[in-house]
Amino acid sequence: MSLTKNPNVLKWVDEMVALCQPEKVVWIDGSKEQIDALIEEVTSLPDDSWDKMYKLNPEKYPNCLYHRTRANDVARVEDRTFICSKEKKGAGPTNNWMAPDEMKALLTPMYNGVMKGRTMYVIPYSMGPIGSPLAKVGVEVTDSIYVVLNMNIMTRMGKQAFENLGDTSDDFVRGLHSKADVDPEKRYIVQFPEENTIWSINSAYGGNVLLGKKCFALRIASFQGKNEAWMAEHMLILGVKKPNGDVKYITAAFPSACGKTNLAMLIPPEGYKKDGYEVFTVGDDIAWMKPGKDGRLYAINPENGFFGVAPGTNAKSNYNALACTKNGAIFTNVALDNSDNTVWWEKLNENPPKDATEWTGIKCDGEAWVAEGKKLAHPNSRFTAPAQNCPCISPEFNNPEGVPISAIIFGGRRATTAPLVYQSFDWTHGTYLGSAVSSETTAAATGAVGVLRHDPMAMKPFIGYNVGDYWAHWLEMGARLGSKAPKIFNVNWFRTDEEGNFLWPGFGDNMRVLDWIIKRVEGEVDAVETPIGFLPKAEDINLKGIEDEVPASALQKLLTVDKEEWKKEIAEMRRYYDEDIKAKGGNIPQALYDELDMIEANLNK
Ligand SMILES: Nc1nc2c(ncn2[C@@H]2O[C@H](COP(=O)(O)OP(=O)(O)OP(=O)(O)O)[C@@H](O)[C@H]2O)c(=O)[nH]1
Ligand SMILES: O=C([O-])CC(=O)C(=O)O
Ligand SMILES: [Mn+2]
Repeated sequence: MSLTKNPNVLKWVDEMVALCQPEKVVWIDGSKEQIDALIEEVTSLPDDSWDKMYKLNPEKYPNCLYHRTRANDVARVEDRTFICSKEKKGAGPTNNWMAPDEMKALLTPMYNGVMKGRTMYVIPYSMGPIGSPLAKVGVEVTDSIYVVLNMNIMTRMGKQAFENLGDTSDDFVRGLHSKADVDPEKRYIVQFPEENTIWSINSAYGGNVLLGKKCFALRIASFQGKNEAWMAEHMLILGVKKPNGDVKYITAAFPSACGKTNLAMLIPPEGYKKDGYEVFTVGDDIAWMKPGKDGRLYAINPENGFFGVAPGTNAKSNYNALACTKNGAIFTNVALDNSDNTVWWEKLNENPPKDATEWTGIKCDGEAWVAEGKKLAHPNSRFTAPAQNCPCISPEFNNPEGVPISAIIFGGRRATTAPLVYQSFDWTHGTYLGSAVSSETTAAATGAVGVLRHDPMAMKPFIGYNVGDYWAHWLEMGARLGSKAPKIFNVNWFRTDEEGNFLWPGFGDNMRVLDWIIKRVEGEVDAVETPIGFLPKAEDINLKGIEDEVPASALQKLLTVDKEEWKKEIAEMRRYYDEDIKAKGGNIPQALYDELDMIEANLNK
């Protein structure tokens, strides 16, 4: 039975049914009974079914499920992701583009009858708290129970979303997903920004099929934000409660698998805890931000759960993320410990399970497997966990108005050049810093790992329109916010010494950098003006408790701006602007070229 009278929804679902020709249509109301029945169905499938999910040990992982995807379907596929705006210029130089009609002509035959003999699930969901003025509704149709169960964690899913949409509105994002044959040669992740529409086919991996996440909340939403004067960003949101009770909210944009979830759930070092500092998580991946009535920038997390990288997550590196996974979570492409039907991944602990199933499904002696240098879990294996499980979830998590942002941080994975932290001279320079984010690639997308690439605002794979216009939008938002704009910073947790060891301990100790950032926001410390921005005075980075790990010489390296390295960096940025963006159809705002000139002049002084 359909859950809404909204004729726009009904008409679109009818069209999708006519196209995909499912045997059955099930509207997802979000009730516990319905979810439980789907869990029974999907866990009862035979072991050789690719849709199969497994229940984990109910004592150790109550209500948790386990799933494996095909080995060729484990990450986002940027070369098969398209922005189909009417004009090629609309997609700009950072996106693949095809004309909407051409793309539809290509994909329609693939969708035609694709759900014959299958069930189509119609999933209404809200991105953002129900009733929030910043929230938006989406409807995803899919032939995958795995998608339904993940969307149930990642979004506010079910009838409530239709209530929010109302009976007449046409303002919802239409998402069509079919796993089809999961054929990588026919895999397409397609956004039609002008039509609020997403088509995804031949994948069953989260980032490609949970259409509320990257497809809607970043690619489509960034386009909406440009037109509606708000911002959709690949940012975590956290709150730092100071000893006086005041909470400062910060967002941070790092490329995929560069530490957003970890920073969002940071546990302050002992000394900070003793002094009364606390950190609260509002979001770990996506922020929607809009100026509030008081003129400040407010952020909501449009998601309702975390889709986190499993490897590396442990009680020491991220206690809170681990705690999130202990009830009602879904694990994808991690390894199984068959002795007690639990999960394992690299660095969960030092003891790989003897009786293991590695992520592609091979039963093995996990100790021997690891001893041979092989991985038991895929490097991009993930947990899907309800936000409410998080021990440090912010009391403002469901606040429909969002939280006021004091600082915005950019960062990437840089072995050299970029200092631990520095502050931009102003918003325009901060926008330049965002445009200049570059990072060594990770396993979150297919392709080589460890290659330095430009990833402006950590949004390269997610900007749903022309990157030049996106930068212009950033500048416009700054002009609108004026003196109330958040301060902009850049961080780098990943600088290494000559032997390739990280110079900075990272994780909880990143609190020490947040501390400096907050002191700058509050005007409590001055800074060293360098050609690239304001750097901390060494004595203003609190190293109490880590003096051995970070001797003065290491801190000095972390805070070094090497002029020769930076001249190369600036030359590369000019090449990037000129060749990769401007020559390929991106309108770079003059103000950003002016920033380049300014920094270059500073370096040559
Ligand atoms: N050295 C170091 N590694 C870190 C730090 N924070 C996170 N990492 C590592 O970076 C990897 C990814 O971290 P996440 O926090 O999951 O990254 P993310 O940005 O949330 O990733 P997406 O979900 O793909 O957007 C993990 O292997 C972490 O162990 C840090 O401060 N220092
Ligand atoms: O989208 C995904 O698959 C996971 C994610 O957060 C990212 O890659 O940034
Ligand atoms: Mn992400």
